[in-house]
Amino acid sequence: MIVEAKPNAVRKLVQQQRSRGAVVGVVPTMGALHAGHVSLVEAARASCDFVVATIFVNPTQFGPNEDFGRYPRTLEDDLSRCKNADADLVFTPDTSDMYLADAETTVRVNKLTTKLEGAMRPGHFDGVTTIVAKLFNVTVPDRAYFGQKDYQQQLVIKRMVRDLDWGIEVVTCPIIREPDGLAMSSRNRYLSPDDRQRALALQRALRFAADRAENSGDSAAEIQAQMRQMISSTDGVELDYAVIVDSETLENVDDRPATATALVAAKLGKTRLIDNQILRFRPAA
Ligand SMILES: Nc1ncnc2c1ncn2[C@@H]1O[C@H](COP(=O)(O)OP(=O)(O)OP(=O)(O)O)[C@@H](O)[C@H]1O
Ligand SMILES: CC(C)(CO)[C@@H](O)C(=O)[O-]
Ligand code: BAL
Repeated sequence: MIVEAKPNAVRKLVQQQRSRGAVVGVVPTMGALHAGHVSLVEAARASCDFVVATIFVNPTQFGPNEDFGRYPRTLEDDLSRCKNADADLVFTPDTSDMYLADAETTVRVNKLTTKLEGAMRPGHFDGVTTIVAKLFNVTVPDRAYFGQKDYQQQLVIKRMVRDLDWGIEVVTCPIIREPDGLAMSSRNRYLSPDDRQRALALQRALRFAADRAENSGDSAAEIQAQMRQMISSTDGVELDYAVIVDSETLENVDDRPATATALVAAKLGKTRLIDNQILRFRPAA
């Protein structure tokens, strides 16, 4: 496995592979890797000839009061996970290589980014789309792998790729969970033991929503209200949002659509977690 920090060197290495006909897959991450990230590298390994993982804690997607400074940085451990998952190349750029001091270009997806995470974290998606665009331009992939855990992010990236005619196949991989159901996240390590238990409220609310959609006649609005109640009534959990929305547009849905997505976000102390679940509504009898 090659580890390389310089964009031009990565570009050359990938170019060599492409000229031999290799299908190139990229897995963008911010490091602090866990089994969720590893599942993305494994998915890339299963369907690409040359697998590139990127590790970069991107400053422009963090708000001024967010956790950029304390975001976990565990490069040694990350590299050994990438090696075990059989990545071919890990790109670990420095901030100065990704952002020139006088850079003035931003890539923005306008509408999809105004809701949910975009509303809670102003400017966040501009940072994500700009860095992902740059990572795509350096690694020139045929396929790019993202997790369903960041549901809105994968939609936004698919829209960017489509709108900019990139021709990259964006693959969304399932959410990997801890044995008790908590979605794996680099930020879980911030949780105190009490908050770690309380965090299960998110997953409980999503499971409840999936069950009600499938097995009751409740409307999406009713289920959404119940989800909100379940999360906000948990001590120590501050609800940011709990919604049931169209899986592609993130707009509100009808009474009982065929399918929809439930998305939740909440803070436990200073730690903010997100999770989601695709819902299938039982057809009316
Ligand atoms: N539990 C998971 N299952 C599947 N994919 C995941 C999981 N967690 C993260 N990913 C995916 O890994 C990629 C990199 O995410 P990132 O490095 O931000 O990790 P994270 O654990 O989501 O961290 P954070 O705590 O910052 O949200 C993203 O595409 C993300 O959706
Ligand atoms: C896609 C990404 C690597 C861009 O910094 C980040 O948002 C993430 O880890 O999900
Ligand atoms: N997992 C998305 C990266 C972020 O929260 O900034």
